[in-house]
Amino acid sequence: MTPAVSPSLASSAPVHHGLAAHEVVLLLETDPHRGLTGQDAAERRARFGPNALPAPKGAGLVLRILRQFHHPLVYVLLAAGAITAVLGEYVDCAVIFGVVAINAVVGFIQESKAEAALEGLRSLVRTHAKVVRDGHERTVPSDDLVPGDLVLFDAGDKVPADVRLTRVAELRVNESALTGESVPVAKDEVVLPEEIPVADRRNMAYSGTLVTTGSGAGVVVATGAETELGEIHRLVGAAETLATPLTRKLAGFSKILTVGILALAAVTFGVGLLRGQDAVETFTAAIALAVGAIPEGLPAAVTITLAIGVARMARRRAVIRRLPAVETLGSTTVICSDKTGTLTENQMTVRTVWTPDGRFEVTGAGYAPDGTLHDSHGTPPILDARAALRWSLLAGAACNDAALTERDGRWDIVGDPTEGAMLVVAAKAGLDAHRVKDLLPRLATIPFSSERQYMATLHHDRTAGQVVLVKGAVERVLDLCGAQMDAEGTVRPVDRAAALDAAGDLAGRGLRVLATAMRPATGQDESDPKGFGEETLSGGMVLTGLQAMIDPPRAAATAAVSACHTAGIAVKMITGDHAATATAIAGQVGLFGHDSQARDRGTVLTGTDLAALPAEEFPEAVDHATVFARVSPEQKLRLVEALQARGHVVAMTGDGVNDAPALRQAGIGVAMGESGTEVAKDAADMILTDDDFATIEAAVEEGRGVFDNLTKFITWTLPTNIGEGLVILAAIVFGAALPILPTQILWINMTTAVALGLMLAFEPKETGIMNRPPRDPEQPLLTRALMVRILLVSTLLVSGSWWLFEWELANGAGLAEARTAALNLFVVVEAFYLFSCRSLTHSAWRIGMFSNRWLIVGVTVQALGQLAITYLPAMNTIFGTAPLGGEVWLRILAIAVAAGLVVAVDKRLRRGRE
Ligand SMILES: Nc1ncnc2c1ncn2[C@@H]1O[C@H](COP(=O)(O)OP(=O)(O)OP(=O)(O)O)[C@@H](O)[C@H]1O
Repeated sequence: MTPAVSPSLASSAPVHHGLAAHEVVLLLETDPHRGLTGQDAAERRARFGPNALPAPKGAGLVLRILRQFHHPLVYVLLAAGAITAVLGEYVDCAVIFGVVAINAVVGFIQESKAEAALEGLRSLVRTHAKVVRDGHERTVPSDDLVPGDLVLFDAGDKVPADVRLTRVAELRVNESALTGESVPVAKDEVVLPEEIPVADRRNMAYSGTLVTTGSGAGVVVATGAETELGEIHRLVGAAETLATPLTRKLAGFSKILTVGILALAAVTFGVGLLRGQDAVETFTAAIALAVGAIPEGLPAAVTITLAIGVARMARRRAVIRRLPAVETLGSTTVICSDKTGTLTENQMTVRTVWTPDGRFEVTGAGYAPDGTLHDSHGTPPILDARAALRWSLLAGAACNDAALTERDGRWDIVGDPTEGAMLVVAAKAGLDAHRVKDLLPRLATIPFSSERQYMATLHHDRTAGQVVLVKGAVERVLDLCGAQMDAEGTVRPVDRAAALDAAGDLAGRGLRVLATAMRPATGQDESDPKGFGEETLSGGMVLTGLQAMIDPPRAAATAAVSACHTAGIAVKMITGDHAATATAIAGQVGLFGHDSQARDRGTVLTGTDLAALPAEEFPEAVDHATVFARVSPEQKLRLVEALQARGHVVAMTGDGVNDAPALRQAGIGVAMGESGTEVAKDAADMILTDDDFATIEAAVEEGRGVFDNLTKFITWTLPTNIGEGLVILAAIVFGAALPILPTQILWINMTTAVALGLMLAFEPKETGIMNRPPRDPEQPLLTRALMVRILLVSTLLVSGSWWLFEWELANGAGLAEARTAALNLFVVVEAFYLFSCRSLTHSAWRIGMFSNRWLIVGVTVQALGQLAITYLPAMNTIFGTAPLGGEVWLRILAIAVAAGLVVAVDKRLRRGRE
């Protein structure tokens, strides 16, 4: 029977750090060894809810709707509406208020959609936690944790809930998410006074903090909103904004523009009055000028275009964590990529085992232990007569934390693929994991780390008493070795040169080479496993062999690298692996381009080379190199900084704890969704859910597309605004009749922005988007050529509508009819120009007229709207329009076609010049 959970569980209990570990276990009714039962966990989950922070509520519905009215333009409109009401112009008043209401509704829907799209992304990056339930260790989504769960964590993990620690091993936690202090804090299990502040509670690990070193276990005491992080969340109400540098810049720009235009409208009003024009009419005209000239759709369009870009990237398996990354991606000039797992499959298979007295080839593929070892004569070795080989295989399999699994005949590994490959080769020689464990029970471990580049273990051995086994990077292991072993097990002085030669030869074929070594324990230092440390190894190890494994390049990597090169983006490999292996793989995926000589011109630098470079030569050398081998994570930060000093926009991949600073420094920090640590993901701007290099290239492509679409929208919308403003300005200044009425201007602005302009956000990427150089981040959105085009179209709009208005009047049309013609001309020219804006450089025909079906939908809706405003009597009354005859439409179309041709010629001429 499940015990009833005591009420104390429900309270967020700050007392837990004041209790001994066993008291916490009792209080939370859990089992310190077997954890909760599955049933217990399910019941608690039902009772306490998921271990997740409540979604940021953001502003309430009413507030969010009200916010839509918080815009200088809307204030102007509301004031105008009020004044027209006072003056008894009820129709105008109703139109103005109607437009404001529709605008608010559209804005609200768009904003909600963009927010929902971003919210959806968050669920794509779910974190997992290691938990013990029913006596078994398993991985569950962090959301499923409940108070009383026994959780485990290692370096690189994010602490999944508030945990009272029960066991720690050199545990250090970065609590900056909670305390702002970025120096990692050491943790232990001692009981602490009850009134101690959070920052000093050494026996607690808090949700959202990051494990930087060591490991720990403990009992979950609070989940979700009850955690310390939840508390902070509640206080700050941390809601992510949709703002990016670009949206902020544009918002600033439209504010200045608004003020300027309002001033111009005021002056216009003054001029009209001085000329003795009717005050009410002049006033509404001035309002129309303001409404027409202010590009009110701009901020919303930017946000929506960005949100659509983010969704497109997610579909291509790149999850954006920070919105500004979308902009930065488009201007990336260098991608620094890991080798293992990003450019390669991370599917290791040992192909060759070299020992000081012979070399053995290995058959078989993948992780299935089906295959054999054989010497150069094709004879399988007898292990008992091959001491060095036997000890090399034993070191590979016993100094190893991975495990082989088999399900329905399919073999796979749990853990590090390098270690998996070494398990497989040992199994192929008859040393399967169970046998190895039996032969050599492990007593102590020095874990692998990227800085140390090796792993060492101490084992009990029936014959030798105790043995030390080591595996790791060849140079590092050789540094530990004073001797080497031959077939008979005889130990002689190590022939370093021969081993390095063999390793160089294997690495030159693109194989990843690890060395293995052993040493019988001498009895003095290892008798107490607690004393087993790095210092006990140096100099005394015996080299037993080298194991060389293939890790095939990813299928899509070569094409992606070449696409980056065409796009003017340099790709650099940064790896912990050997220079020869790195260079061979770099060659296979085409990092050196077509330049086979590149290698010889110093484009490969090792960590040692980097350390030896004088500071003033560093940035140039880094900029020039393509491969960085045997690089430590700390050096990655220097590499990013050097490239940035050379003016590059850098995208950098990383998956380990120590990669976090470099990821943060890079313009785009890229973490690996499958293999990355939580720490790396936390520091990243973008997460690749498939770890594949090709995904970065895809994201860059999408980033460029987003920028294109923004530019297209702006290029499309500004002529309308300028045109409308100018028409009114000219009418008032020249004292002429208004060719388009204020309410009609409102109609044009509100309907075309939504039905036509926004459809550009759905534009597919243009072909050839990756054939141009990266965008300079300093470059303004609008080039000079585009400004000229905007002015050109504005002029065409003003002169065309004005001419048509006058022509209709001169040929017997009434005022309402002439205005309707001018109004329709405006919209039809805009619709034609919309198709032109689908590509800023090429003709719309070339990119396929119907490739954006949203555009067709939008144009159809707009066309129906135009028919309604022209022919429905009710609309005629409201907007002061009148039905048009067929020949007027012909004139409108003719002018629109002519305008379209002018723009096409402008494009053609510019293309020719460029
Ligand atoms: N599990 C391991 N045990 C012992 N040594 C290892 C292990 N994994 C890797 N090594 C050695 O340490 C070196 C550095 O490994 P690290 O994991 O830092 O980089 P990497 O995986 O080779 O490259 P990348 O940075 O491209 O992912 C490897 O070249 C290898 O020689």
